[in-house]
Amino acid sequence: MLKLGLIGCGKMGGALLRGVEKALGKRELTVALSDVVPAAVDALKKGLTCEVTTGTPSQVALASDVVLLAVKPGDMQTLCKELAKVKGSRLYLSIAAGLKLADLESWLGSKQRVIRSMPNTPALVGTGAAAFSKGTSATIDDAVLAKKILGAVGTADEVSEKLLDAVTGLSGSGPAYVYTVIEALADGGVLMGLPRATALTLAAQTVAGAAQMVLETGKHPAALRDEVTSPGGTTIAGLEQLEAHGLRNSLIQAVRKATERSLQLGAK
Ligand SMILES: NC(=O)C1=CN([C@@H]2O[C@H](COP(=O)(O)OP(=O)(O)OC[C@H]3O[C@@H](n4cnc5c(N)ncnc54)[C@H](OP(=O)(O)O)[C@@H]3O)[C@@H](O)[C@H]2O)C=CC1
Ligand SMILES: O=C(O)[C@@H]1CCC=N1
Repeated sequence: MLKLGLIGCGKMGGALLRGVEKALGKRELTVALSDVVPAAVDALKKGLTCEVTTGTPSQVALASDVVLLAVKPGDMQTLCKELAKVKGSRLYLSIAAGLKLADLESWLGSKQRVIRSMPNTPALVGTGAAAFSKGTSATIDDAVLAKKILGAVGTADEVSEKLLDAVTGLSGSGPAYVYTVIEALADGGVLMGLPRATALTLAAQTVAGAAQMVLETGKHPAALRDEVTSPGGTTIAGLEQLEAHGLRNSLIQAVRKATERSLQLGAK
């Protein structure tokens, strides 16, 4: 039985917790929730079927073996200093962008077991992509537990902490880039006469299918692209436009900027 606490019942904490419940089953976990916004706790509680308690952050910590710290980066220091007063030991799993293990540990108390992670919102539907790093007091068992929680809703790789800002810029923020691509593809379909609903389904399924091809075939994306691109055909005409308008470089720069922003969020 996993006793899981969540402090910060917002978009990412909520998506992760609902995804974990769906994957592990309601008999495998109990949940303790806390948020400064009572409506956020109520809304999340309504969507869960496992045993749920609610309370202050300290009460949640006392009730939990693992506490997901899911408040915004700017709210984390105050929260951690409050949690530092809570007796006993537990695993704190931060999902905050940018915040370094050294800072989390200094706020929570140096002996606390802390793991820094970066999930993404598709965790809600079991297709998340996450990475995590152990703090100085976290054990191998803690890493196994973090992998069990994050891995229940997608991929979860242990990486060196210095890579987590790039993970944030790529997969943490990435769903937003891809939603923009899906919306724009659908707009293109509508421009060319497709009904909106049809265009959106075709766009989303095309992105999901192409992603699945990369993951399942193991082929390089360029090789898969060549398979679609007939000489003198339609695809090369579309690709010419993407290159002319810099789609590839736009995405590279988006990951770079988001990574830099993550580093900035963690800078003192
Ligand atoms: N959204 C995403 O896709 C991802 C987000 N993250 C990280 O997850 C964290 C949360 O992001 P997100 O879910 O988008 O943010 P949200 O604002 O949706 O959720 C955070 C919630 O925590 C509440 N809160 C603030 N302070 C406290 C406190 N002391 N105790 C309890 N609750 C508190 C907030 O209330 P109020 O609104 O009043 O501040 C809010 O309801 C961030 O650190 C972010 O970097 C990581 C990966 C992806
Ligand atoms: O935009 C943000 O800062 C958060 C972190 C990664 C995704 N959303």
